[in-house]
Amino acid sequence: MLELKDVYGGYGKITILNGVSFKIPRASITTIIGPNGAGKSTVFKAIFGLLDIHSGQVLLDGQDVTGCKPRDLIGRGVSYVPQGRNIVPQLSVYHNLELGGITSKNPSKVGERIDVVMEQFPALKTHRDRKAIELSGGQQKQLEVARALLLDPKLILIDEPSIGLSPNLVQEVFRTLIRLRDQGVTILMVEQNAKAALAMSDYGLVLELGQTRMHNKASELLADPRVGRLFLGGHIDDLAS
Ligand SMILES: Nc1ncnc2c1ncn2[C@@H]1O[C@H](COP(=O)(O)OP(=O)(O)OP(=O)(O)O)[C@@H](O)[C@H]1O
Repeated sequence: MLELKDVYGGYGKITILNGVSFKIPRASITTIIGPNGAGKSTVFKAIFGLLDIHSGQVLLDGQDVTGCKPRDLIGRGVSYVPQGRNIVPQLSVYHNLELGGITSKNPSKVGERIDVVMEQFPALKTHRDRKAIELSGGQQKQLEVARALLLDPKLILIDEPSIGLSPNLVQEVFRTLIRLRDQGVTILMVEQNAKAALAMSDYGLVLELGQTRMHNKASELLADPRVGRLFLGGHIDDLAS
């Protein structure tokens, strides 16, 4: 459903992506791993229309969306959950969800959609009138994911969903993503917590120096000694030694 074809791009004249290519199928979870600064978050920006793409293509369901604006991409069913806390802490859970529907083409239907989404997140339903800041870290992350679901996306780009969460809460967030995948949503995720993320993913993608270095089933990447080296701070090419 999503394909990047030899994408080069960066910030102004600085090139960060040096040939990123991959295809991901519908209703799957793919995790992008790689060292700090490899360009993982930049790949999301390239997909979501937030980067200067110098060459290459981004295809969504076979249609060229290279350089489309975020608003167009939202309209085509793409949701982006950037790194960090993206909720408004002093607003209630319900009002944070309402913000997710702000670009809806059917504003009158946003209330109904909030009800549908809230059914999937019992903790959010329980705390619907509490301020977002009063939720636990895991619940706040669930609120971000729930808000991304407001427009019924087919593709979710989620950057470091486990950051700052305890292992139990990480598993809770991962279970949420698996449930969405099972409902037909396609998920592309960036994670530092690489082993745990690959363990719950269908596919994995290793990015290094702005290039796709490996792309395989997640189980195969987990068993690959080169990936082990990367986790320990080495480089893919070290395997040759
Ligand atoms: N807005 C920006 N302007 C200029 N350079 C940027 C900008 N954002 C990121 N970069 C640079 O792009 C490179 C890749 O950054 P990116 O955030 O994509 O890496 P990453 O693989 O996600 O890293 P991390 O794992 O540390 O989050 C880095 O060298 C970074 O300094």
